[in-house]
Amino acid sequence: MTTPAPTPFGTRLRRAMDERGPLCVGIDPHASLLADWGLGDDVAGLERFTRTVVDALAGRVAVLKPQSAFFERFGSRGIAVLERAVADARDAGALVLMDAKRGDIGSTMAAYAAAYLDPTSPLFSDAVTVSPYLGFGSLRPALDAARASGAGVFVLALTSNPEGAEVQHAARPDGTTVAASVLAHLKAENAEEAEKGALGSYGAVVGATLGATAERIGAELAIDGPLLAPGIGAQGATPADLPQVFGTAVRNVVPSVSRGVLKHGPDASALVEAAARMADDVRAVAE
Ligand SMILES: O=C(O)c1cc(=O)[nH]c(=O)n1[C@@H]1O[C@H](COP(=O)(O)O)[C@@H](O)[C@H]1O
Repeated sequence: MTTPAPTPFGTRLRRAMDERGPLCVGIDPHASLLADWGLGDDVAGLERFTRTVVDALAGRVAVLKPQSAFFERFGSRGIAVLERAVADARDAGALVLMDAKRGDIGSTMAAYAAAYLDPTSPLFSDAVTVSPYLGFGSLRPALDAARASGAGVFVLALTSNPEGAEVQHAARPDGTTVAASVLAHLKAENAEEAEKGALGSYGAVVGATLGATAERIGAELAIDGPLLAPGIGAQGATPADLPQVFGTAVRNVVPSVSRGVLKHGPDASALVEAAARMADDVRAVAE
């Protein structure tokens, strides 16, 4: 008997966005947030913080995005907390986007793919963030692993930080920008699903903070895949900025907020309310 092909990530994401709204909440246990929540800057504090966020939000939001660095800084015990969070969040129905921003030569990328995109790995996630700045082709092992396991990959294109422009806006010999070429590669990866009318599994990260910059690259945002839009809240963007940045691609945008929601903890109902308010604001502009 042959095993049925897994449902592609893009299809699962579209379903989750329709059912729960498109919001992604980041789990970023900054030392300052642990202190604000009255927790120690230690593994016990990390564990309590993470569990509170997962328990409050994994049954409600479409995507949870743990930022790996905040767990790695506690070594193996921090990674154990991350592993548990991934499993619990998925059990509660959230899609987990592992924010690891990996990028390396292809043969090492294959090991990162084994860590995050192989269903037998303890850190297997629904999707992972990766960096294309060793060349888009270096990501091939991750793209292929995602296709095989029904997972997704979000590739940095136009990041939310001001420093990103010096690399991402650079012009290539043919006159197109580096970011536009990343987006074109993603559109090609999504072509097969797009032909079926489905959302692709290969997403781009495009900061909600970009204002008119993204407007200038408008057409390239039509990658037929999801557009993760971080930068809302602490970095200054608001849901009201999304139509200007994304234009007609706004339907495929997954706005991402970390501190803007997390600062409302540790009270679980305050976290739920903050996420719900943000989701309402997003829905109002995305429809
Ligand atoms: O890939 C990301 O998630 C990401 C890309 C980007 O361009 N900008 C960006 O801020 N992020 C991540 O999104 C989160 C933003 O956190 P807040 O500024 O607290 O909402 C952090 O985990 C960042 O690492």
